[in-house]
Amino acid sequence: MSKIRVYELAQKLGLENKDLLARLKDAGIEAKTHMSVLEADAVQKFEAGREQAEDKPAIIEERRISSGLIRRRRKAVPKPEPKPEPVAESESVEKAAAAAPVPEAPAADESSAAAAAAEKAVPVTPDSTPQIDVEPTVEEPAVEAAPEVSTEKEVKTGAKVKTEAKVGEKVEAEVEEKVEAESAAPAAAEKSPATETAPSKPSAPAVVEKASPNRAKILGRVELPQAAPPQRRQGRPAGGQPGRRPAGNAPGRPGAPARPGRPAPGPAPAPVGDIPGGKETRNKRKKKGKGGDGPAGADRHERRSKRARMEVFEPDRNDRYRRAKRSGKQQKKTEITVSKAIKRKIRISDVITVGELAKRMGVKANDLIRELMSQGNMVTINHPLDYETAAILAAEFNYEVENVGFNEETILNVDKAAVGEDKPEDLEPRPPVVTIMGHVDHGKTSLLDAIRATNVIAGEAGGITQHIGAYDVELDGRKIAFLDTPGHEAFTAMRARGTSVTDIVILVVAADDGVMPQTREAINHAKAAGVPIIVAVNKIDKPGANPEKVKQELTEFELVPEDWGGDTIFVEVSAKEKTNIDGLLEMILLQAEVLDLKANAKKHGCGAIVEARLDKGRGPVATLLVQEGTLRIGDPLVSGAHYGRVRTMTNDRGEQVQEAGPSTPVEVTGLSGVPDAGDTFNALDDEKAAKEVAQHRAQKQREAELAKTSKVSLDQLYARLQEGDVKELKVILKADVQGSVEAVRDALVKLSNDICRLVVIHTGVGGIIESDVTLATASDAIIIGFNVRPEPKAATLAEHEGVDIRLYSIIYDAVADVKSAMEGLLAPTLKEVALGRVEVRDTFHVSKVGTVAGCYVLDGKVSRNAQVRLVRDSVVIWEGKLNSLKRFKDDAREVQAGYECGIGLENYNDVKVGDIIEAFEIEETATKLD
Ligand SMILES: Nc1nc2c(ncn2[C@@H]2O[C@H](COP(=O)(O)OP(=O)(O)OP(=O)(O)O)[C@@H](O)[C@H]2O)c(=O)[nH]1
Repeated sequence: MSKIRVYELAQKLGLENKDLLARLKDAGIEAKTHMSVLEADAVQKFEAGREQAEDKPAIIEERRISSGLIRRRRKAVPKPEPKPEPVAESESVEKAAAAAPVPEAPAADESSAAAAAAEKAVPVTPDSTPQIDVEPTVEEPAVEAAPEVSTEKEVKTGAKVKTEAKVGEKVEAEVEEKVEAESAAPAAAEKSPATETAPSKPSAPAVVEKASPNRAKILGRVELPQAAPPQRRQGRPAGGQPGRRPAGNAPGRPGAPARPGRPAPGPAPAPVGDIPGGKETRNKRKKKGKGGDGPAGADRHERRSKRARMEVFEPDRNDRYRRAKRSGKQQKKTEITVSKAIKRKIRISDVITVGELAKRMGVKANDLIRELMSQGNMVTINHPLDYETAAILAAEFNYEVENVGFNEETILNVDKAAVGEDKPEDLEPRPPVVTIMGHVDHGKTSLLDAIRATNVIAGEAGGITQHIGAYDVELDGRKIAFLDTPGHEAFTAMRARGTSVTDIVILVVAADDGVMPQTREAINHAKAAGVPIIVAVNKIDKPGANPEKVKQELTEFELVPEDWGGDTIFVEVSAKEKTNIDGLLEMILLQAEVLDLKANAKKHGCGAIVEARLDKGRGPVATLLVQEGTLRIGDPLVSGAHYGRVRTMTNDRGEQVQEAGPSTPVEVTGLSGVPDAGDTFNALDDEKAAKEVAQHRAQKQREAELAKTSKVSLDQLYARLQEGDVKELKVILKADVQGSVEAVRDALVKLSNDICRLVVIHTGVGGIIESDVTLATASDAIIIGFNVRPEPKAATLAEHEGVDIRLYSIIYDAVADVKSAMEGLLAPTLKEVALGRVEVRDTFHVSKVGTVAGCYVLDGKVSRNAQVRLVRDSVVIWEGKLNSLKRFKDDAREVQAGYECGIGLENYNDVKVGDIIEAFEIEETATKLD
């Protein structure tokens, strides 16, 4: 044979060029196009191979690609010859079927049968065994070989082998499908009648037809999850699907494959169409979807079936689908759902802007602006709304506004309502805190030193004492904290800031001097604070000491010694000689026991600033007295408008300490600024909160300075009486002489009535001093000066603190004013407006004119028409008008501060160097009671 072109050969064989090319390729003969030339050898080889191929069945090479996929390729195998003695074989099969766990022969049987019938049957090999590849050349049994493989597999794994056979269908070149079938039991497979089933060849389809109605349900129900996807993808024709059956089904039908002459019905030739998820089912659904239910129902149905399919085949995607669906639903829900009541409550801190309010309510800012405009407010989006406006506006939109403001107490954890009282089991006894008061030179400092020296020598030999403003002393293991701020001024200054630090007051009275004015003041200050007093009668070592006289004098102030039937402890001591210091300490501890002082050391430290200063090297340094809780290094701290962390802590002996419990004074660094003595301090959880509180306080301070209100003033007395704010009018009375004090006090006390009691908490002779003002501040008192003036510092402080100072020269005026105020009938107030103060530095006598004072204007100004008051040692000497005001030799209308001037007083010549001339004007204002 000579060479031949492909198309010629195709014509010769009656094939299409394309087909021939494919076959040539399969046969391993190279031919690219229909014009390619084929060698004679190649043609012969091809034709020979073709003849052979027509006679022998194709063998399928199967390769498992993945757990669910088997790739199957057709391979030419020699035609198997029918086995002899089919009957004997059948019997064996019958036996095997009974014995095997999976009694039915695999699809191989059917395949063989089909192969025989169609001469192109597929002897199905089980599972993924590549061994099949070597079989084609074996003459006898490709089919036998297959069961052998099955057997091997069964033995090795003991598992079911998945396989699939196609009955009556020409296998395509490459097929991918997932199948599941049971492997044949070894014996059954070996003796499978597959090879001898030629006679029953035609029965294979019949078996399929018969089996399908009965088994479809079972198959479908059980095998759906595994079998469905490939079916769907492949779209295998119904009836072409070889039997598949659940493994568990086999034992239920023993002997099924035993019938000779028929292919084992075991692996049920499932009617694929009946398997849920199969093509037919899908078609049905499609049909339904398209026609039956109408668009809505169809859609719903389609969605449901799609979802069902996804549940089976794509669980992950299904999750996504569900999630997407759910989130979609939620979004929709948000749109239509009305917010819960709690969400309709907007919490604001005093003020909120229009924009912020709109955002919180979820409405457009424009809507709010429109609403406000309709109410007559022209605002912008950044316009701040106060609580009331915000509340009214929000109500229009069905929202509530709650003013949460800034609650300092909550942040500081001192809000008893929120935190609750300390548990009794947490309360432990704490040392008493003591302050020493008394008249000048009666020995306060000496007594403190004596106490300290005794203590240092006793306990801390060699210790370097530090002045930190407060210190501990110890007696028999019991501690006492002393505040090293002798005098009632500091004591009251602290109290004025709302800090009650002192538990016990030691009143020092010199035995040789007795009760003096400041002794009285100290008593009044201590009593006003409600602090118990222990009297230390000092200087008993002095020859002229008369302790009994001191006791006698103090009875006037209701301080009666115990041995005289009273309840005041008197201790006779000598600070200089250090006599009976321990006796005094003992009495302090005794008094402390009576007071039953307790504190909870388990919480954050809090207390008061005893003193504070700015140290060049260390920054702000503050001496704190811890009153409750425990203060530790590193604790965030806030005091007044300052905050920080406790960087270092030092005790009064100069030792670094890590923590300080109740009634312990320590010197602390780490604050951002210098707090005021008497300020409280609080340790917190975090520094940010401390900063917030400090900033808030600073803000409040600024506001307070802007809107200063007096504590109690006569002008407002009646209104406040009506409101029930005031039940008691406290008065501090200062006068030029003791007689005036008594007279005015008696007159005032008589004004007490049912509505308001008038209490004179302190009286004194002399000008109004700072301590009077601090006492008035601390006690909400007014100050009445009779023929006296406030010292400049006191006046400034009074103005700063809003303390009402009333100055009178006639008792009747003082009494009438207070009475009118109490009755709400205060006459128009003649308000004195101070212009300035002038100091007399020299005096000249000018004939016919009188005495002219050479003066210096200290502050403000003095004007020619002003009224003046001559003050000597804070006592008013004269009041009247100016006769002359000169700058050098010229008359002046007014002279400002910092300049010298000559002043002549009208009809008054007794001017002395050092006198102060106060210039003022009288302004008449109507009394306001509201
Ligand atoms: N003999 C005697 N003198 C004492 C005693 N205590 C104090 N002194 C003296 O009294 C004077 C005043 O004592 P201070 O301790 O300065 O009195 P003070 O009350 O602190 O005085 P001020 O700080 O000015 O208020 C000093 O000279 C002390 O030496 C004492 O017990 N006996």
